[in-house]
Amino acid sequence: MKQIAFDLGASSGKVMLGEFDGTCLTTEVIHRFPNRQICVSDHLYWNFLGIYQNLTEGIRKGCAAAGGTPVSIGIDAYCNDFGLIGRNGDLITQVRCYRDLRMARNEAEIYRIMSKRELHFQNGNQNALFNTLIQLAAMRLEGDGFLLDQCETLLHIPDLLTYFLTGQRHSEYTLASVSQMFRWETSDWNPEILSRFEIPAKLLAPIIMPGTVAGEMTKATAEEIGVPRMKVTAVGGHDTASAVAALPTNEPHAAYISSGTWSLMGVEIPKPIINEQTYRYNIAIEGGVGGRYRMLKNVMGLWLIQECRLKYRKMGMEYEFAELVDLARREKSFVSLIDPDDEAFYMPGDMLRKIRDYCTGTGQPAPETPGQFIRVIEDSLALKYRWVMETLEKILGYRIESIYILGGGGKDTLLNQLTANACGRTVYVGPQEAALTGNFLMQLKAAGAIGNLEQGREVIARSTQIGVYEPQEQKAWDEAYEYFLTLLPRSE
Ligand SMILES: C[C@H](O)[C@H](O)[C@@H](O)C(=O)CO
Repeated sequence: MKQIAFDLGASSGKVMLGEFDGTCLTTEVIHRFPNRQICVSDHLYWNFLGIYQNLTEGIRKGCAAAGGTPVSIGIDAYCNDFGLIGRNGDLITQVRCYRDLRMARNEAEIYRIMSKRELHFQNGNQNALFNTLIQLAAMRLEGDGFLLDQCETLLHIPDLLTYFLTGQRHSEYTLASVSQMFRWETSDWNPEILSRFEIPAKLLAPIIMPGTVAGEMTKATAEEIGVPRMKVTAVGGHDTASAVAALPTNEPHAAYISSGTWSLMGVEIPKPIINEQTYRYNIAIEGGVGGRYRMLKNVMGLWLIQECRLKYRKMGMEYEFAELVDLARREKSFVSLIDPDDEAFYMPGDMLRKIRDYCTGTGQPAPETPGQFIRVIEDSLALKYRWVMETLEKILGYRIESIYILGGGGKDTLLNQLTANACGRTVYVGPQEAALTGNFLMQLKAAGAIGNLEQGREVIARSTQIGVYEPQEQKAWDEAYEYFLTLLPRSE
């Protein structure tokens, strides 16, 4: 059985062809392309039509490589960002990037409509300016509310791509669940939030569950792409949900780090936990596939390195990601540390200066060479993972026994080892195409090839080579952690 999976990350997109033989899943990347936010006069956008073009190119290549019609295609991407469909069914707005400044400009006013505390207790989502709700609130406050009143449907990126292929409008559940407009009790949109923020309920499409068929490619679209018509399956549309689905274990006390532009560190839980501690530490509760819930924390992740790389490129110095990691490997640990989640690092632009300023501002030596910058970032990310792990343990009341690194970030073998060292836990690494792998699982579920998520994870464990990293140098890491804690905001 062959299927196509499309995954869009904030720095790249990929299309994979997967084949399930009843025991193992084999996969092949057949198309990849770069992605990045585009800044125009202080506004940040995605090139959505370019993304669609790459999706169709990937489908074309996938069909050619499959040598027949694939059973289905599944689409996942980062969450929060959306387009609005107008009365004639076309895309009326540009798709803005969640790092756009319009939310920060209106922050105080937005949280006067509903406080962060009340918002968290409404659905347990993290308080973050990038949430869909906050983007919509900022639109209204800046005079673009007429778009919300006049447009017909809001669709998150994977739902929008599905709509372009099939003409069907749905809101996939895992994406809806992190929009800050959801309600667990009814598994539907949250009327209290919608009414307080003046978001017309008609704008939000009916929710569809992962593992079900979203629609069939329209005849016209199939002809335009030049492929046979095929089904589009709703998968974990939120890439993190798809990545977590691909855990190669059914171990109950394991944590995961979905590692890419962001590092999403968390655990799977059987029902939502929303309390004073989740509010205080801004821990998110998000919908997962297979009836699970994802309790996790966003850590700034490899964005810090991507941005350093970009700055070096602008300075005329080209480094591959792996080259930077190799340079960092040769540097001493703990010369300087940063809180990776300091707000200074959130926006695009001159990451080298921001890290230098942070270090001098906290009385530490400023890094100078590429290796030194990356070492500061990697030591600090590993220590932040430990802080997240300990915070989760405090809330859950049990010990996290092991950590699974999912996604492309697992290629960073230095960070894998540092994570084991900082956290004092065995770290397992793989699959590196986790979102795509989880995407396939939900397609297999929809096709009846697997019965449930547990079975799917057994397939992944059989089909994937998993790296193992054991903790080392515990005493030095414990000492570094003591200092690292002094850099965190008091609430942490
Ligand atoms: C804002 C991030 O995109 C989001 O929190 C994260 O879950 C994600 O989608 C990573 O790709």
